[in-house]
Amino acid sequence: MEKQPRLLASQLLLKNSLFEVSLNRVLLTWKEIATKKKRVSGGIHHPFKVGTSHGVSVSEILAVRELDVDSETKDDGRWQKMPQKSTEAYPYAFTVSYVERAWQHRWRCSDVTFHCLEGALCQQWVQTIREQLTALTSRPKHLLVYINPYGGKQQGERIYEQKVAPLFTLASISTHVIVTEHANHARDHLRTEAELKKYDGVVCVGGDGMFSEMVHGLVSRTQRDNGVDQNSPEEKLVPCTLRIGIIPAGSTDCICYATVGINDPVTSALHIIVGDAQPMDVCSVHHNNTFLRYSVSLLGYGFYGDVLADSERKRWMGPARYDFSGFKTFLTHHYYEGTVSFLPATDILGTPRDKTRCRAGCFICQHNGQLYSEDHQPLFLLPEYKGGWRVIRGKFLAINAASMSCACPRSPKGLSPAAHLADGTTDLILVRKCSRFNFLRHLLRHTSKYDQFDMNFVEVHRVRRFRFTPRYCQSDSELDLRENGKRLFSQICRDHPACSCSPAYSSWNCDGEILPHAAIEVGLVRIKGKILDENLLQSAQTGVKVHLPFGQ
Ligand SMILES: Nc1ncnc2c1ncn2[C@@H]1O[C@H](COP(=O)(O)OP(=O)(O)OP(=O)(O)O)[C@@H](O)[C@H]1O
Ligand SMILES: CCCCCCCCCCCCC/C=C/[C@@H](O)[C@H](CO)NC(=O)CCCCC
Ligand SMILES: [Ca+2]
Repeated sequence: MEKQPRLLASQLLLKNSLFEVSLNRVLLTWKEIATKKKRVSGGIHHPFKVGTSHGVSVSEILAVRELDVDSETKDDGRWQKMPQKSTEAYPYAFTVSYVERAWQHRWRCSDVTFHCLEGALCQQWVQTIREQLTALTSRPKHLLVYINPYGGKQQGERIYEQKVAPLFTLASISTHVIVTEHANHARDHLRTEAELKKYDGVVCVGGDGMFSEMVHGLVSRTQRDNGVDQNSPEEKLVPCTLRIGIIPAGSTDCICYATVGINDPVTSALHIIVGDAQPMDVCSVHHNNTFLRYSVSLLGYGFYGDVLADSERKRWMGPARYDFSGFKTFLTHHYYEGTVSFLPATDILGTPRDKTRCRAGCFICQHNGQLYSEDHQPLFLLPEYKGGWRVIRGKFLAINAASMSCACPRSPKGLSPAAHLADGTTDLILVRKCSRFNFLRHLLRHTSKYDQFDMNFVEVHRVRRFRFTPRYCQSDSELDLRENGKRLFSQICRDHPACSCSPAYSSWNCDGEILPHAAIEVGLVRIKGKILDENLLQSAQTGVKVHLPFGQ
């Protein structure tokens, strides 16, 4: 690496010991200088360097502030004993707050306080570090924060006030906070009212459903402002300029977990402060050329649709509703008949069975993203393109499309562990009708090291697009699902007297929201132009970026 010129270097006191402290444009380092004297020729004593050297990247310094040493020695009017060197010879001090990496992808805020001999030197350090921080243009200064007070264990407001707001204040980030009053409040506010020009990013305090609201609000607003029709599945979207930060306060928090590696509010707040960014794939879901919703994590029919539909009636149980409904749905063991057509992504690197995992700066995402860019019109969109689509008919316990791994605390490796965050594909997982025992084995493998796809009733395809048509789909304008479902339920039971009374339709679980149609067409959203992020060409299918890269 190119050697950076030093901006400052001084001998400063840290916890009673002298340190050689040095700053360049990239790093702040400090290394202890021994107070013990070493005899060298001529009988002169020189200090010598001992101990390990510490370093923090300038990009991970959160704040620097001058310390009032006098007040530090007092506590409630009582004088505390201070290290002699500090009070007498080193009366000036400054504190640097920085990111410290802890266990399992957790980040914490740490402080180090250096004492100086002179006030001018202390100010010079503070000012120089501040200048370095100001030069970091990717950091947000003004954020618009939405808190869902009813997500997860209903702790959103407390989590924000106690764990996140103090960090934003420390990093001199100003915030406008909105506590939502009803579902879709954040979506509608973003879509119509919010003065987005005033902010460098939006923050969502809640779970996947809340994140989904924010994506819908921001994407719709951007398309409307640019005259783009969301109803057309072929239409390229205009990318959103604002990033979305997620402070996890939901029940599954899979989007946070799969992007950061952990669902921890402090870690997420620190990623937001340092301005990290991660693009992510977005699928658009249409029914008969009418736009329904976007999905960034799971689109699940059958098992995950039924779990969600059942659990929505038990919101009062909090996150435990998913365990209850999961168990109940497992026992009911319903399968659904239909046709899945899909377009495999053949022109890409990587497969859903890879052992590698998507991380920040993922090579596969960068490579595959370029294939999807403006200059390369994908073959399958050309009018003369005929082949490619595959069709599978059958009875399915679950049809899942995972655009990212969908890792979460319930399943730390996720539904599709090798899925990529921003490669322009989604992993389509088909679980055919099998015995309860086998389905349980498949489910349990999501929580162990064993491969959940290595079972003869499970198949997985990395796709660009797919379509699902339930067997008993009546007309193009498909009738109301529930009504249809009830009528057909009895019809199927008459046709198959020995069956376990599977209803004709399940529901689609779209990032935790129920879709109103069973027949859907899904495609990875493409965006106009390319997103350039400093020197790195980010894969740019989506136009949505979160503040949460994974894997450091
Ligand atoms: N003030 C509010 N009152 C009622 N519902 C709200 C409010 N604000 C947001 N919502 C809705 O609450 C739903 C669930 O929120 P959220 O995703 O934050 O938590 P969760 O469902 O517990 O977590 P997860 O989605 O991670 O499983 C979302 O669909 C959102 O639209
Ligand atoms: C009987 C033994 C069961 C063991 C099963 C373990 C398998 C867990 C896999 C978890 C996959 C989560 C996918 C994420 C979906 C989210 O978009 C959605 C909204 O937050 N959450 C759910 O639908 C909540 C889904 C909860 C499912 C249980
Ligand atoms: Ca993907």
